[in-house]
Amino acid sequence: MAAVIFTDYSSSTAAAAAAVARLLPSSRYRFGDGVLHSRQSLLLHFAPRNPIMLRTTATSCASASPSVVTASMVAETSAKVIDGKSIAKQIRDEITVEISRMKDTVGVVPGLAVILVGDRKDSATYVRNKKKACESVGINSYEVNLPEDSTEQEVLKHISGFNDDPTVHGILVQLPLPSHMNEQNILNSVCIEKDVDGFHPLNIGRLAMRGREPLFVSCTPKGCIELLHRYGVEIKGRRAVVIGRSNIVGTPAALLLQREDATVSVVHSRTKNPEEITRQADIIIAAVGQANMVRGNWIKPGAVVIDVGINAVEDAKSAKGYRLVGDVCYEEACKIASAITPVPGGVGPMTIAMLLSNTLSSAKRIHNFK
Ligand SMILES: Nc1nc2c(c(=O)[nH]1)N[C@@H](CN(C=O)c1ccc(C(=O)N[C@@H](CCC(=O)O)C(=O)O)cc1)CN2
Repeated sequence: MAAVIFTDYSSSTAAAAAAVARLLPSSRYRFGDGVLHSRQSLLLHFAPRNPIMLRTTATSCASASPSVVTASMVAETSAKVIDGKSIAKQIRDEITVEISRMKDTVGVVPGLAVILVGDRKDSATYVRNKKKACESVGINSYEVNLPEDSTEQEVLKHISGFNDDPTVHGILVQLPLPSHMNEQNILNSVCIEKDVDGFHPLNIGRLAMRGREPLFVSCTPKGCIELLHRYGVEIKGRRAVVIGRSNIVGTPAALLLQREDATVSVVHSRTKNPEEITRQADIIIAAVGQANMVRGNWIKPGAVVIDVGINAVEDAKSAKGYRLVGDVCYEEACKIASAITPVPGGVGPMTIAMLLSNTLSSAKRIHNFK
């Protein structure tokens, strides 16, 4: 049987996997930590247990699986939309000003090197968007495109060249890598001073330790926290639940929330009653890569919901035949939450804005520019 892998580390992976899933109705899913689940077992595992409730068929999430919502959930309140696209634009404008100040003062232009291996369309799109974003703010970008059957040694050779290149202040290897490559070896070889993706174990380790500072924090979780800050969401003392425990989104998001003095729980594929735990949260970050998994009745009224998922679901009405949805059933959640990120246009654009921000910080640190 074909296996479709849903990792919760990467929205692009999830989107691509979901697109494949459309073609493979009897597929199996891998949830976050690499454990395979059938579609049915996932739905059972996450099905609401206490249906005192009204049935609704009025949402697009309902077509994914039958839903039950409480009466309070259908109140006609509507959450504030956390507009990641416009915040990302503001951030790019701020970065543009800083880059021109740096260039005028010390003559340094930040440089970002991106390595893309293979021919995944989604990865190629993200790399293209990163390059465009660099151009828009005045960062020099350097790109290496390697064929799918390249060796790990070839990737390592390019990383080593960029590590030694003084015009390069940030290096990233677009994920996911082809399966024959050892991701750990490759991410470990980026020097931590240029690790603008924040994926190096030393940067993640420092993030986990009190009294230590990572040089970089990975872009998607950093973007989630930035959205909370810019929308004035108080984090200190609040209960937060992160759904998903990947190395590059769930785990760093939980660590960042904890650093901001939230009380944090992590819900994952082996969590019993995930909806009960999630319902206690004032802040939810959903990063599992499972379309519409978080239903309205998982959410405490007034909670703030940050949806990291980008999943393709079949949509005959769309010219492409699919549309993008998050890990949260937006139509239900927006009636219960006080604020929510949309998909698309929420966390996604923040990922690239944070990459630009990390690249600028790196250049400033290397050149001791305040
Ligand atoms: N080396 C890395 N690889 C990957 C990362 C990463 O941060 N570093 N993250 C993802 C992919 N990604 C950036 O690389 C990324 C994903 C999504 C978006 C985005 O803006 N999404 C849009 C929708 C896009 C669409 O229409 O398809 C949105 O949510 O509005 C930006 C960057 C995995 N790999």
